Amino acid sequence: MAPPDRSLVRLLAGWLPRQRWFGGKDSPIDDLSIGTATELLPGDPGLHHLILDVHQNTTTDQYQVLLGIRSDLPERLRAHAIGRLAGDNGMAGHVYDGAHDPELTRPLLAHMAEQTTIGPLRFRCTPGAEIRTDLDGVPGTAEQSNTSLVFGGTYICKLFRRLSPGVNPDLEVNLALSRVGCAHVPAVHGWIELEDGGGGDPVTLALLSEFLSGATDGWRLALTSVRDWFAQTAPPGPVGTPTAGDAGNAGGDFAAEAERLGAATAEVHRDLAGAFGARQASAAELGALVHGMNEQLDQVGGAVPELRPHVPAIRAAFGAVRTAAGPLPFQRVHGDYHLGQVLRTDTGWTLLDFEGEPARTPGERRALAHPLRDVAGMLRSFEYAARFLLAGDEAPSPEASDALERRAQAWAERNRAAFCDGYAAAGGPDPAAHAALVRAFEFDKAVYEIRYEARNRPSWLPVPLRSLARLAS
Ligand SMILES: Nc1ncnc2c1ncn2[C@@H]1O[C@H](COP(=O)(O)OP(=O)(O)O)[C@@H](O)[C@H]1O
Ligand SMILES: O=P(O)(O)O[C@H]1O[C@H](CO)[C@@H](O[C@H]2O[C@H](CO)[C@@H](O)[C@H](O)[C@H]2O)[C@H](O)[C@H]1O
Repeated sequence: MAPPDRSLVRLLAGWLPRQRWFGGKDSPIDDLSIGTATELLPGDPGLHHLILDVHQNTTTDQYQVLLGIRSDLPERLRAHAIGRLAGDNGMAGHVYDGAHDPELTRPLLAHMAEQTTIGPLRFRCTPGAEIRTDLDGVPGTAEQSNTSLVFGGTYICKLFRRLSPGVNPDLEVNLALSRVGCAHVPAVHGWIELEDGGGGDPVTLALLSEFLSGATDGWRLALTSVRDWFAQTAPPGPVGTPTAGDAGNAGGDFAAEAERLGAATAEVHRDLAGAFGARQASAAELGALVHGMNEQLDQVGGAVPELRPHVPAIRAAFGAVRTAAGPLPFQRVHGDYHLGQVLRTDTGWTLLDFEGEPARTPGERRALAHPLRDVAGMLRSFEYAARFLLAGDEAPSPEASDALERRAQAWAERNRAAFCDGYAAAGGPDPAAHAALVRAFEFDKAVYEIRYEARNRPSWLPVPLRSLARLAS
């Protein structure tokens, strides 16, 4: 049964902009329609899978929603309410974000295990995998752009919220890396896809992977270390040596971990080159790369006035790419590499989320790129972690802030250097030998982040903006 369109559309249009994963907060929704509606579970509670076409300015984006419907909404689900339907089309009750209702998530596993097809939705199981069907999924607590459901500490199912055409690179790359025996990615168990009515590739809707229980993501670990570092007085010693200040600290010095992360990154780059190939970039490709960087700079500069004073320095830095990147081979890379994309398990670092930057086109996400782009992404992330506590709710008084800014800088520099050392020692191109290139990629990433924060988390915008002055110096 199709959900009642008109009243539901009104409710969704009010609810959508308030969601963390909605990537269009920088402009109003001009129009919203339901592209596909598929009933996955009849009854009370019921579950409908919706794909929404959201029109903003000149673009149309597709978002995925699992719509729960109940006659009574229990207290635990009230925070996820979308609204109440009066009963047209024979459907009445409370509608809410069904991803937060464990009773509704269990059928997703059963469908993947059985490789069901329901309407345009195809549920798939990785060849050889046996998916358990007795687990309920609850959303994870990590800071993220999509919604991931954790099933009993066994699986994690990422529901892609803003959809991109074709096979999602996260699925494509994880399957390819598993095939070449890469030690730094979780196993893929299954996925959900939307058949493409137009004869093209199916659209990936969700990815079911092994859940790495007991692991902590790099962002959380780094923030703990920064907090400890802000609380200490002694300067840090060389990488790997304990400092007077970190004795007894829970987070302690992060530099040895940063170095190991650099090494894991180089190993994954080697495996990506093995799985997808690597080759010299042509002059035309280098030109297109620089053109794309300048284009993004113009767009973001147009939308965010605080960026404009830095535009000449950034444009000058981009000029280095054409000459400096030429001699180095291009290959598939992670594409949106930062501390939230890496998990520290008992045995080492695992890399997640090979989706690329959410704001990029599918072609850009799949394009061969320079591996030092990922290095620059992670270097930016060390800056983010160091400065996050200075910009958010925990921001210190202006008097304390100067001293902490210097400490933040020292933390970032130490961990950036350790990461680069680990990367080069494990066989990656030495970032220190390609400083102009890395700086250009860091600028590009900072510009991307300014747009990302403006669209997704406007209160975080000061974090990348503040680092522009430092990068420009
Ligand atoms: N296989 C996994 N095991 C354990 N936790 C995971 C796993 N995959 C993702 N996570 C957690 O979910 C978070 C978000 O995952 P990610 O794939 O980066 O989603 P998004 O693209 O929405 O940001 C990660 O930072 C990590 O904390
Ligand atoms: O959702 P994704 O993980 O694919 O990536 C997007 O969201 C990230 C934030 O969740 C964003 O990363 C930025 O914030 C991080 C801290 O939350 C920081 O570690 C990164 O360095 C910074 O870029 C990422 O840019 C965006 O694509």
